[in-house]
Amino acid sequence: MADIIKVEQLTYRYSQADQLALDHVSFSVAAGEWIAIVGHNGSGKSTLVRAIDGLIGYEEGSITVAGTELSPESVWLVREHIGMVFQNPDNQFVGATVADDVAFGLENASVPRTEMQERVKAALSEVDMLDFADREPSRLSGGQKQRVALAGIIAMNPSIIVLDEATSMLDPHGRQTVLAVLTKLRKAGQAPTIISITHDLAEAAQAQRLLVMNDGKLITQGTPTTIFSNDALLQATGLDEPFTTKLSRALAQRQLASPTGYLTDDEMEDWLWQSHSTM
Ligand SMILES: Nc1ncnc2c1ncn2[C@@H]1O[C@H](COP(=O)(O)OP(=O)(O)OP(=O)(O)O)[C@@H](O)[C@H]1O
Repeated sequence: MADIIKVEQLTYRYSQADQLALDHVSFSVAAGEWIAIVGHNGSGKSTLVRAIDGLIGYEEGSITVAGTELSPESVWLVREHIGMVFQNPDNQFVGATVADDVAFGLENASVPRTEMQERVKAALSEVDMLDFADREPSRLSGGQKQRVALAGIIAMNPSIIVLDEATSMLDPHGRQTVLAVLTKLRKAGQAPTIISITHDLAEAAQAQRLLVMNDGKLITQGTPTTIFSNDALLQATGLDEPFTTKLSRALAQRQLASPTGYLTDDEMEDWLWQSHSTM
């Protein structure tokens, strides 16, 4: 599939910082792909996605989004392709009601009223929040707020959705509901490209490919299975091990049969059931 994002030798230093926040970062993302960016605090993940959305003016390297090279002149064109969801659900609301909030971007784009109402309705039902259309956003739970933020983006129909730690302030249930929306979107016909920055390894494991950042450098990339099976890499980059990897290790230490390679939570559950039933 064609690349929707191409980043080449991207290098950025915040003013007065000694170290580079991004150090010659290069990678591509195929249209419709789901990638997750992982790495310890301060490794450059947020700076990278801010650069792709034209929020910081880098001096070295290039970023091409949907065939357009990012520049001060093209930044608005590039942003039309990208919808960003940020960490704090409370900082993202502008409307008095959920429906007003979802309509905000469409209003700015001067979408006709009837079409706007249809798109708001469709986006809210996509995130399972249609029953909350007339509610005040401030009264919603964290997970519901992030789903409304996602609806605002879905209504604009961008080709790329970026989640910058969008689930990190949510409880496990809220996180699950947001991830379920993303999974549902991907199953629908026109799957958007998803880039998620996350510290949650179970969430990262849902991506097709992980980019691992360390001190401003993209040090490696690969499938979740490859990355999470690489103990030396996890240790060197300060990444936590996924729960299933820890469990496999604990089983092996007790001389019990343990699965080889990384398993998702569901795969581990199946493996445990199968092993248990044959014991
Ligand atoms: N506004 C800023 N001014 C100066 N330095 C900054 C600024 N924002 C980030 N940095 C520095 O740039 C580097 C990369 O930060 P960035 O926020 O991109 O990392 P991150 O991987 O997203 O971290 P986290 O997981 O904590 O969000 C860090 O050294 C950070 O201290």
